[in-house]
Amino acid sequence: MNSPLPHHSATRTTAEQPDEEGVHRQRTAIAALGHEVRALVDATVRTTAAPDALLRVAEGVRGLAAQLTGRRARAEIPVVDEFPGGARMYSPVTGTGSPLAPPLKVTRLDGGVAGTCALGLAHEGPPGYGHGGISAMLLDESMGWACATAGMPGMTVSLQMRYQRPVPLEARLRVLAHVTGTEGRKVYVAGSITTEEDPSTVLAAAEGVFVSPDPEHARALFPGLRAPGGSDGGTAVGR
Ligand SMILES: CCCCCCCCCC(=O)SCCNC(=O)CCNC(=O)[C@H](O)C(C)(C)COP(=O)(O)OP(=O)(O)OC[C@H]1O[C@@H](n2cnc3c(N)ncnc32)[C@H](O)[C@@H]1OP(=O)(O)O
Repeated sequence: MNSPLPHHSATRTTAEQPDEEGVHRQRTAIAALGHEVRALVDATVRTTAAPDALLRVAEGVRGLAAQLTGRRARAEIPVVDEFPGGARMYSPVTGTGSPLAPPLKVTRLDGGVAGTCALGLAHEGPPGYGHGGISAMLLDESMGWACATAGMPGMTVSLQMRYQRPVPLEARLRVLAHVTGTEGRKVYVAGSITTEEDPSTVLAAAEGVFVSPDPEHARALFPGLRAPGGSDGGTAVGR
């Protein structure tokens, strides 16, 4: 589990829901595979191996991918996930099962959230520093968590980034986000990235507006979403 943040239950599409122990075992295995694949991604972008070795590995990886049977449909919510506001095993930001995620570990703070992670060479923009899009991704996600923590899970409608210093790779980072105000379904959020070593120097900062979709809009956007209790009559989003 990546975060102790509150979550909504009974939001899954899959007819057969594994029991708690089954979900735990599945999550543990997903995270173990995610960890190894992230190590493979890192090795892939770091290697200086010769073409023959690269081609041999490519063939081996093709063979491994063929062992990953079963296919989740595009809008299907994985049985191991709690959406919105909970675990997202394959999130490209927080998902311990995602090869793309740093992954960011989010914890609740008084009045917001804090995330920690380190970026690797796979997240590089300028040599030795993080890509600006990756910084925006870390902030966007953390700010989304801040909304969910405040009881208003929402989607980003506006994200204003300020890049003040380059974000070093391979340094422990701290991402802070907090809600600054609400207006109807709109949530105003601010966030920042620093290193853990120097929390007083802001490297990147963001201001964002998030909107909690109304229930009808949420049902259209997320057909996999079900109301607690399993009825189709409503949704937990934005409530
Ligand atoms: C549900 C939780 C899901 C969380 C998943 C994790 C998310 C992580 C963060 C993301 O990556 S989100 C992905 C990127 N964002 C999107 O794809 C959102 C695309 N936008 C939409 O689909 C719609 O805008 C949305 C469903 C969010 C809202 O549509 P609505 O039709 O419900 O909103 P509407 O247009 O009525 O606007 C609601 C209010 O927001 C205001 N608004 C809309 N766009 C705005 C904007 N760009 N800036 C400022 N305010 C804005 C709008 O003026 C209005 O204000 P008022 O109530 O005061 O009139």
